[in-house]
Amino acid sequence: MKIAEVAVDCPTKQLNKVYHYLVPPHLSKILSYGARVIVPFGRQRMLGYVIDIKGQSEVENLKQIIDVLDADPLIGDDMIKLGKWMAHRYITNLAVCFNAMLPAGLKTNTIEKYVAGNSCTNEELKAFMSKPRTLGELAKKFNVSSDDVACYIKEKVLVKHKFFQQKSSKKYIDILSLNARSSKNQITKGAFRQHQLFEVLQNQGEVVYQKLPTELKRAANTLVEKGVVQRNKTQVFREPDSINIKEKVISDLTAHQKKAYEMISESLNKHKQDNFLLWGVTGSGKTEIYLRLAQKIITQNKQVIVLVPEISLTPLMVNRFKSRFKDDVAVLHSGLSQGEKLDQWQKINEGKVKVVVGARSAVFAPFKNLGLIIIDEEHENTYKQEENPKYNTVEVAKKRVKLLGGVLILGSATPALESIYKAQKGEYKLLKLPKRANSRPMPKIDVIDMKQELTEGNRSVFSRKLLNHINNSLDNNEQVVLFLNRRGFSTTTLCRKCGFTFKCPSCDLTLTSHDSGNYMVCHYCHYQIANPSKCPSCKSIHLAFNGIGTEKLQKKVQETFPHSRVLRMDVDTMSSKDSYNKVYQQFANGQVDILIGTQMIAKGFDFPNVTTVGIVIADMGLNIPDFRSAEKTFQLVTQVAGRAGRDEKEGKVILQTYSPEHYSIEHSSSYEYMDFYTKELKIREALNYPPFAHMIKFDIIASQEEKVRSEAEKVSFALKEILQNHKIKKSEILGPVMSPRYKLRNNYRWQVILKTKDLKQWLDVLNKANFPYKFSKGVRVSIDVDPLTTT
Ligand SMILES: Nc1ncnc2c1ncn2[C@@H]1O[C@H](COP(=O)(O)OP(=O)(O)OP(=O)(O)O)[C@@H](O)[C@H]1O
Ligand SMILES: [Zn+2]
Ligand SMILES: [Zn+2]
Repeated sequence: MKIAEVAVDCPTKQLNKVYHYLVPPHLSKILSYGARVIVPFGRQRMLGYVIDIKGQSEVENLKQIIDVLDADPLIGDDMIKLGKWMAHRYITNLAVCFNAMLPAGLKTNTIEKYVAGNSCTNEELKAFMSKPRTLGELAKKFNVSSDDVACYIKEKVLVKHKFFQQKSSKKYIDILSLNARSSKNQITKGAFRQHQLFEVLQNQGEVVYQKLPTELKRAANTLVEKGVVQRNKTQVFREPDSINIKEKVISDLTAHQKKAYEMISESLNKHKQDNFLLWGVTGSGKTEIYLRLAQKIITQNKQVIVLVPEISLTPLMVNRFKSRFKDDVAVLHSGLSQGEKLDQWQKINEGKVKVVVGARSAVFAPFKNLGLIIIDEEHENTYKQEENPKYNTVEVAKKRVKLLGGVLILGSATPALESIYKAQKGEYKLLKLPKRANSRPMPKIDVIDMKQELTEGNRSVFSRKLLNHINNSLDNNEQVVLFLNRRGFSTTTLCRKCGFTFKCPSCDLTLTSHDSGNYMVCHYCHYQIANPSKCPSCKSIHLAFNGIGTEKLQKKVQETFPHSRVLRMDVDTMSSKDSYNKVYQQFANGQVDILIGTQMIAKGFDFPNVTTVGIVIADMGLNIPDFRSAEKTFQLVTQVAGRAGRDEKEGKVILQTYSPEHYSIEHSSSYEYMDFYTKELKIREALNYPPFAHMIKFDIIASQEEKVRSEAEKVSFALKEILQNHKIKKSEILGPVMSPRYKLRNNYRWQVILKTKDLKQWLDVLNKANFPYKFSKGVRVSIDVDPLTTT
């Protein structure tokens, strides 16, 4: 018998390990690489992916594969390679990596069933449970409680099995048409409806059965039976929404665009594997370059993946690509319904489209002849997946094009520090677009010291300068964008008498008040309470709602500019699927004067009529204890500022801050990226942070406070032991320390951070050792290789 190597999808095994199974003869003819199979695993049945088939194995007493789910595997050869690389690079379970490559609708959905066990003596039960039954079926017949069932399982009267079923199915319609030799004579004389349908089909050729009114459906059924009409099932592809903005026609590229286009084209022409960093200021026309390169790839009969950092930005990009490539474009992101996702995925898999636009997970789009991956706004944090597998899309894309010999383009107005560093080291080819495409100047950024405003008696959130500029823009029928990177009404609620602060009982976080202070919510776990009228500690009624979020800002804007039309764009107003598109469209149509928003409005907005951009509090991110906070602030300021003055009208940016002397504010307001970069790089080097070292973060998590701490010490000890035994150089182990967010959802967290210049050796050792090993029950150790933050 042949032997299959299977990556088993067992959530409790974090191990990057494969298992061997015998392939029973009846399956051997249909089993291939990448197929999903059901295998016995311990006492359970599990889903797994076949990653190799061999003639023999050293392992004895192998079990057999129970079933095969795909005759035509979902995961191709190159994706198996990519998955193996991911599992190793991010120290995680191989099956989890394959799961990440498939749309949720395709992942099988587990249902549990039960069969009679060895100790079952009740004949009736035994007979009924000889075939697998669900809990519901069992309960219906024998009127058992869940306690009974638990007891049965313990006594082995029943055995639990896991079964799998496909959750989301394809959508079909039936097309009706006349048979070649049909004639009206075949229809009964008085059958009016049948005659009617016949005529329709004669005129139109075909109709969709599902769209017919009931009477005609009945007629259709009869005619199909008679053989007059034929009925063919066809799959329909569900189309996700897109936005409708008219595309500008651009006849000539600017000199810089042309140079960049030609450099990348050269690699494509020679089928050479290359990675490019396209560093173009806001409004420099990066997208136009993407479009023309996509065109080129299509003529080479290859395909292209275009990634955007947020779901909300997909309709914009999709619109631009669809207006050029029409039906050749598919969309893939987690905001689609399962059915939509499945349809899009299938279109890609079957080669029916040439372009995929999507968020992070679209990097796994199953193209068979992929030639190019474009990652727009490559510096964004959203390209890192926070759950397992904790991959970085940029790294995965780099690996994927390397395996295929394709080209990668990383585009940004504010590339990640690490990307610039890599470009300087020669890992990326650097292409610059230093000017806006329409040669408009970059908007001037005025820095306002809000401490000074206060000293001079202005207690409002608007500096006098910002007020002036908003008024000017409104007077001229121009538009205003106000950016504040914090949602909600107020961010802390404090008792003025005793100092009590309202905090989430499950998390170590203050509650944010929402809806003009009607309720308070924990932004982490969504715990919610009605707004208090008095302090629970001292019963004082003097509560202070401190800190401003976008909701409070909106209220203040409406009070200050009562005649203006104001809209807000943040997670709270974007609850429905097309809310982003609606607000975008309204703003584009000039139905909105002032748009308020969080980082959602920092990117992708290309509106000619925006002349004032206000950054209400620029230093929000600077207070976060994280080594990237200066970089993030720099990037955000530059991106937001880039929304102003993109066309004929001159734009102005008012940046309000409490720390005008901070180097990230100073350099961003003068567009001095290189000065910022040089300074920040020096700091990183001194502290041995990326790009000078890799990091691996170990989070130790448990509900018992004592246990977490002792376990964290064990992890740190084990790492130190590895360090010594393997003589790994240039590494330091920090901690254990309490995590900056110590308590979340009633779990306590400690962390250990490993910094190293020799990531390769650490990965080899940790994967081999199946680290973290021997941790106690109830404790979770989560590993994040190259985390974006240490919080
Ligand atoms: N060659 C060109 N000639 C004239 N206009 C152009 C040209 N290329 C692009 N544009 C226009 O310049 C504007 C900015 O282009 P685009 O949105 O692609 O820039 P971007 O680099 O992606 O900017 P951002 O990073 O701010 O999103 C668009 O309105 C676009 O239509
Ligand atoms: Zn109080
Ligand atoms: Zn909470």
